[in-house]
Amino acid sequence: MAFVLGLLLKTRAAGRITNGIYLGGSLLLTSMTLDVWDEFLRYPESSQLMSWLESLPMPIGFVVLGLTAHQWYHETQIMQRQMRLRETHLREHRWLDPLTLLYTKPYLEYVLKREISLQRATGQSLTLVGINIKNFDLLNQQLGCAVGDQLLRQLGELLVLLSRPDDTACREHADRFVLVLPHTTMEQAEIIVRTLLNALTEALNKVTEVRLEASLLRVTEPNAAAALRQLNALMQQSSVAPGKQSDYAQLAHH
Ligand SMILES: Nc1nc2c(ncn2[C@@H]2O[C@H](COP(=O)(O)OP(=O)(O)OP(=O)(O)O)[C@@H](O)[C@H]2O)c(=O)[nH]1
Repeated sequence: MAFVLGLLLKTRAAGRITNGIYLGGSLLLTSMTLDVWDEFLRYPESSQLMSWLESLPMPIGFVVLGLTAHQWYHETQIMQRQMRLRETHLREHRWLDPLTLLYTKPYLEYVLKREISLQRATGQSLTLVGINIKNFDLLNQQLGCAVGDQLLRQLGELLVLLSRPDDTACREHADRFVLVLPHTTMEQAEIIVRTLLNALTEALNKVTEVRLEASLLRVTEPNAAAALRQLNALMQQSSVAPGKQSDYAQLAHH
């Protein structure tokens, strides 16, 4: 039982379900251990405590494990649905970056083209966000490419986790990531990006200290390539004040 618990905890990510398995399993383990001890040790007839300690954790453990299994089932269903969706979109292998498992630039261009057409038809706002790790080259040199890779991978996972269902997260190039935020105004995007940068920096700083910079662009260009060129030009500047312009902004966090 302890071995099974250990294996489960090693393979599962930390979270509510893992805690549930750990708690339920530990309660069962306690009951079983006391039951085995019972065969070798004699408790005083008058002491009810050991008998309670032996029998009570078992039903509670089963209830906790039952509830956890229910949540686990739902989690698996959501993940399977997400995998199916991804698979449908990703039949084209070049659309998926092997390191971060985010979409690549060709897919970004495809999505952006579609969103620009929709924006022109509906008149809704469309915002692009470029996220860059500052001095990533130096980080690679100082800590090694393996740490650099780990950082990119983690950033990719967090971007997927923290984006809204309609957003698209891509690794555009090296340490540059782009988010496509449909029907989102610049003001809304700024709120989203500030929260995102906080969360990303907090998580990534557990690996190593990083400085992230985000550039926001309200898409006004009629084609995807021109919009991406505009975003790239914005990402190369570092002195654009946040919120000073209505069409673009730059936010930094470290
Ligand atoms: N570890 C790792 N490094 C990569 C990968 N792809 C590109 N790089 C490195 O990323 C670095 C990007 O360098 P730059 O574009 O100069 O970025 P930077 O150092 O962050 O510069 P600023 O953005 O101006 O601060 C280069 O050293 C590339 O070798 C990768 O998949 N893994």
